[in-house]
Amino acid sequence: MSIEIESLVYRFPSGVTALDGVSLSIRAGEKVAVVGQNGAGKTTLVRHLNGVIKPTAGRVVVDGWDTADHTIAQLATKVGYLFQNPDQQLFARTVRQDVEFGPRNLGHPQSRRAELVTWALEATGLIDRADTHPYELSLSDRKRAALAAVLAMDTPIVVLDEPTTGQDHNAVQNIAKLIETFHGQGKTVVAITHDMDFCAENFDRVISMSAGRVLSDAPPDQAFADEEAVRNAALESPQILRLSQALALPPTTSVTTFTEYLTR
Ligand SMILES: Nc1ncnc2c1ncn2[C@@H]1O[C@H](COP(=O)(O)OP(=O)(O)OP(=O)(O)O)[C@@H](O)[C@H]1O
Repeated sequence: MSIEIESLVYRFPSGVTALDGVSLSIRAGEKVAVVGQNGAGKTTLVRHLNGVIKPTAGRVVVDGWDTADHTIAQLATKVGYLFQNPDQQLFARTVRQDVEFGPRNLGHPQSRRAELVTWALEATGLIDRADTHPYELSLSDRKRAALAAVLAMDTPIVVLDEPTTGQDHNAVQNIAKLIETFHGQGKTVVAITHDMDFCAENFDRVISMSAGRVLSDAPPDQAFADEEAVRNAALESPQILRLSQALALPPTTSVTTFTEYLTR
């Protein structure tokens, strides 16, 4: 499912202009990372995708639906959204109930619901905590419970706001695997991340933002090769790129390509 964002402007009631003319086209099945310093407008941008925020000016069109003309409930059939803060997302008395909420609301039949809930809990490593109250979980486990709730919705578009924050190495690897699974299923993935290694290794396209605008939009190799854009967005280059540069190898953000260069 594709996403079209046309000249998007968003101004908060306080008068802050968080988005100042963003135009983007995201094709079905793309894996897109949105990066940039704090306050660049990343969250405000992706919140338009599930209709939580409506444009002040311009248009956001998700699979042919102008979000201004559709409710959050309608858009939830197409877009699953992981909040940056899991406590804004979890509200039920058990993890299982939280994970079941989405597929129930989307009207999936009981058998399909059970299948989705079990899959999501297993995929996030929370199957043994299914009957726990979310607030008895650590923050990182609550983040994974919120992710499980998004997975169980089985939407064609998945939006993740900082999915790896507070997660240990294994959990980050697990999220990377999930993104690959989504990709294999033809889903579109849009993720905000501050982790440039995670960004370089798991996404096809990097959209870098600053002050409510898109600074650059390119595959990771190109995005990080643009030193001015990296500096303007206050980003740090991925370690693998810095290592390839330090070893005077052709610059790359891909571990696989880096290894090929080393063994040549
Ligand atoms: N509820 C709000 N009311 C007023 N201004 C807001 C509100 N939320 C965000 N802003 C402002 O809008 C701008 C963009 O914020 P946004 O949260 O979209 O940035 P971000 O790139 O996601 O930052 P971060 O990486 O810190 O999450 C910032 O100037 C921010 O202070």
